[in-house]
Amino acid sequence: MKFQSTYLQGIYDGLVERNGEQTEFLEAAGEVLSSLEPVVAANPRLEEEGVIERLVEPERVIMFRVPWVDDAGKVQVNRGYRVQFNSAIGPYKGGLRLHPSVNLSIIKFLGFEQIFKNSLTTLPIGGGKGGSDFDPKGKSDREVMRFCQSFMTELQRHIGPDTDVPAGDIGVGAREIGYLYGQYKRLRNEFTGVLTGKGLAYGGSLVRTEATGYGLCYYTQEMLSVMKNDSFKGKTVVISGSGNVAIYAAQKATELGAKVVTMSDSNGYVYDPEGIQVDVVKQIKEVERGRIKEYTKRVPSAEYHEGCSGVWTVACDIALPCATQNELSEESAKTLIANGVTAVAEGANMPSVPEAVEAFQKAGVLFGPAKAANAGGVATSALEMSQNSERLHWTFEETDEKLHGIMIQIFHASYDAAKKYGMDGNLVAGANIAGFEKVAEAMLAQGIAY
Ligand SMILES: NC(=O)C1=CN([C@@H]2O[C@H](COP(=O)(O)OP(=O)(O)OC[C@H]3O[C@@H](n4cnc5c(N)ncnc54)[C@H](O)[C@@H]3O)[C@@H](O)[C@H]2O)C=CC1
Ligand SMILES: O=C(O)CCC(=O)C(=O)O
Repeated sequence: MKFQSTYLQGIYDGLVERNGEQTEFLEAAGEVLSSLEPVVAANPRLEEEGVIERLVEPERVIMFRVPWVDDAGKVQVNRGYRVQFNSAIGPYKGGLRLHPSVNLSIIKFLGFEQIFKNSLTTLPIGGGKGGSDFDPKGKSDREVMRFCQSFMTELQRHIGPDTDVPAGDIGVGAREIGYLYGQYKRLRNEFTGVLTGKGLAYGGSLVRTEATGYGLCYYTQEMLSVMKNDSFKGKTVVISGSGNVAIYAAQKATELGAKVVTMSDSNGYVYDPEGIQVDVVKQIKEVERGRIKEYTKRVPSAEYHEGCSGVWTVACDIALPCATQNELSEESAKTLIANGVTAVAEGANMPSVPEAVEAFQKAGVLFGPAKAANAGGVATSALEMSQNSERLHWTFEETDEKLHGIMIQIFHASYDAAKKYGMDGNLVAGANIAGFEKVAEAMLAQGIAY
């Protein structure tokens, strides 16, 4: 990657030299560094105080063995991770991912993105992420419980309500958060807001389940309104994924007047020209933990296609990638553009490869990057932390209204930052800069502490 600034070039080359195999982390870091070119040029103190070199190196990386016993009585061993990336503006905050693909590169990219996303929320939370290569798919509830208990037995010594507050991500939902919380409480003998995404019966917040998907639609709605004087009304939307983010994005987009015609999982996708029935997907995914293919057995208007990248061949006005990183290739972006897409907003973390982002921007497609568009989940987690601290519980309406306000504010902060640095309409650069500015200010104020 080439930079105009020799300072940034040196940092990026150093990252490649030290972390050459961490392709996802380098992809995320490269994008942020290139957005920061004009900021670094305008603020020599950033170089004098080594802010960027400190920003790209995690404050702490924790890796640990997770032994557990399966239902057949056999000992299994997984690898656990927690990357505490940056605590300049608050306790480390970010989800835990359980998926066989999890490795240090993926956790570092996610933790790095989380720094800027969390800053954009305007709430006092630093950046972190964790997880394991454990695959919950096909495991019994008891196996998942034993894994979670073992994982937390080690993790508990590194986290705390004022230190590091994990939550869910791929493969970690209400069931896993419950098991993790139970084990933390047993080991530490304290009832605190150490995790978010908790059940409503034991300190969870209303709206947290819906927050990432709803927030994505609130952000997209503001982007459409400000930049195109348009809305979701009457639009055809394609969504990838059928997990937490995808389900509630589909629900809110439908509520706002759009027709969602696809959802997918890692095997394939369903196309329903009548509009996806979200309750059917919820039953299949949240209750039965089944495959999306099941949908066609219950809804006759739908077709199933093998291969998840096929969702991007379906003609649409708006595309919301909500499954996983690098799921939207350059070729898929070109197909979406040829089919008339006018807006793309990322529900998943880094779902579009850099060449796809470039293709959308060149074609004049509105593009809302993940760290802004999907920040509603972590924002509502921070609202859960506030409720836990004050030992209060807010209503659905009150929490949803706060989430809505935060997403509108995130759009405007990104839009304005891009404008300030002469990159009008570039919401990728805008989000990176707006997220960075607060973190950099806090790092400068606190000296070379980290
Ligand atoms: N849950 C949350 O609050 C937040 C999640 N995210 C991001 O949203 C994305 C989805 O997360 P969740 O919905 O929470 O997870 P989930 O576990 O509820 O669902 C994941 C979905 O992605 C699909 N998927 C996973 N790997 C895939 C692959 N290789 N190819 C195609 N599909 C695949 C799964 O089949 C499932 O539909 C992730 O990128 C996550 O980091 C971002 C912000 C917050
Ligand atoms: O709610 C949280 O703390 C985690 C959210 C998350 O992992 C994300 O924003 O990617």
